Amino acid sequence: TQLLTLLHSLYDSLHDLLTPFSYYDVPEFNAYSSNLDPNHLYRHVSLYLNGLHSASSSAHSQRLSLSRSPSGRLAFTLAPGHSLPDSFLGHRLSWTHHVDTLQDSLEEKRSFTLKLPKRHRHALLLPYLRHVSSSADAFDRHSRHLRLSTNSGTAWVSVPFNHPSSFNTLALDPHLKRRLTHDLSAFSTAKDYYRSVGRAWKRGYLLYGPPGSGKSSFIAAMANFLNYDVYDLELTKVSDNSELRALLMQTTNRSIIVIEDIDCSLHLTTFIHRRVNRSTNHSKSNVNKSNIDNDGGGRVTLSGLLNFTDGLWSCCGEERIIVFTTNHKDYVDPALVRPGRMDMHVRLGMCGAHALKELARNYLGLEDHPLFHTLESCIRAGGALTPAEIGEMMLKNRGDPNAAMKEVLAAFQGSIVKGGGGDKEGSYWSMVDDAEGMTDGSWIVVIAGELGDGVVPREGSREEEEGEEW
Ligand SMILES: Nc1ncnc2c1ncn2[C@@H]1O[C@H](COP(=O)(O)OP(=O)(O)OP(=O)(O)O)[C@@H](O)[C@H]1O
Repeated sequence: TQLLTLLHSLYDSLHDLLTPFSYYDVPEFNAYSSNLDPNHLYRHVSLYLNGLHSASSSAHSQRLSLSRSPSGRLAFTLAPGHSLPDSFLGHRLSWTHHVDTLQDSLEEKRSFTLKLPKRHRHALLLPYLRHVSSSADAFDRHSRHLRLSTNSGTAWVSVPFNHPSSFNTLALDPHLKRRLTHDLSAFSTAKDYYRSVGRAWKRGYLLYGPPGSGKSSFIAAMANFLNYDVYDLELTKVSDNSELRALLMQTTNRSIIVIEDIDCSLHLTTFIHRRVNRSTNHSKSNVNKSNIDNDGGGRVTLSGLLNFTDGLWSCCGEERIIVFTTNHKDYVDPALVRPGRMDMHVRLGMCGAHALKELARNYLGLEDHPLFHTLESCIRAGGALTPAEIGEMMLKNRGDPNAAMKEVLAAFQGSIVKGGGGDKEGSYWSMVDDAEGMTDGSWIVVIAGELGDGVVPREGSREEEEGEEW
């Protein structure tokens, strides 16, 4: 055996001397980890090759595996034992995919092997791997299959996210849409900016408005616009702050973390008592009585949540959007929504004329209708219906647009007789400094649409300052 080993090593040295190539293996799991930690480079190579094949018809390989995701997208994978050529800085390289079955096991060991010219390996390797990772990142950004996760114990359970809502289907004033999509795009490309000012790369949105005003649809539109996964965090199922931390640490970058009905999810006993005592006129209070009576012991606390949104733990991932929703902004502790935590305050109100026209266009294919004028007068007179209510009527009558419009009109008239939906602000939208006492310059965006012919920041507002931020 000694002679055999010697012959083997002689053969290897001779082969190494004669071959003009160097080979680098990229295993699926980190070689030196006992816990089978995923090797991020493997994922990058996999995405890169997928992107390479999709982008270039000249990137021929002998054989590819094809798969289709639940959302209908095709993915290419290099079939085991096959290679895909590439070029970088004028040099020819190639990747080969290996899949070995482990002895006495059903498990497979996967890896990619990179072949590059030996003489240039030092100059090529690191720049090429950087190029692979950044291309994979870009490919992932626009082609990833989104997932929706919810917490179950200390783990997340996820399903493919196929919500069809988008900023095209959402009935919002066009100017407001532009403002919001600009904000989101600016955020998603601001990695270097956040780093340069020493801030965690995250952005907070507070969405508030009555049930059916489109908060969930808005979140889905954001996820589809940015191609971010959604983590729907059910705070009432989290037993304490350390469980919250464990969950948040498992969330991936490029994601939206949603906490719905934030006012009902936290045990902010003192605060809620104060509010409830003050607002006896809130007959439709959304506050969960058990939260009020409970002393909050052993549960997620406000400081536990703040530690994640703003404290040291806020940096445990990057490119995150945190969204809180509530039906009653008044019940949310100001500490939770101060700037830096919740950067944008978006009010989704009752349906205004702009939103109504968009709904009629989307649901009924109507560009104009004789009843629009009367409907606008109804809205001005205090008629208040949510987009959800109107959408439902239009959906039901989609075969007969006239009947749909008549039903919507009757419902608006009925809501006036009943004294409106109690959301008079919903008949217009504007972007102003928060008029409800937040003099710190955070934005309140009020939507619905009657006056929606432009964004008119109040004098002294921070429209320009915020614009400068990017
Ligand atoms: N602005 C809108 N444009 C288009 N459709 C809308 C809009 N707002 C609501 N809808 C429709 O109304 C329905 C309910 O909306 P959604 O669930 O987003 O409201 P919500 O504010 O999240 O309600 P809740 O507070 O009860 O969760 C959805 O089917 C959605 O398609």
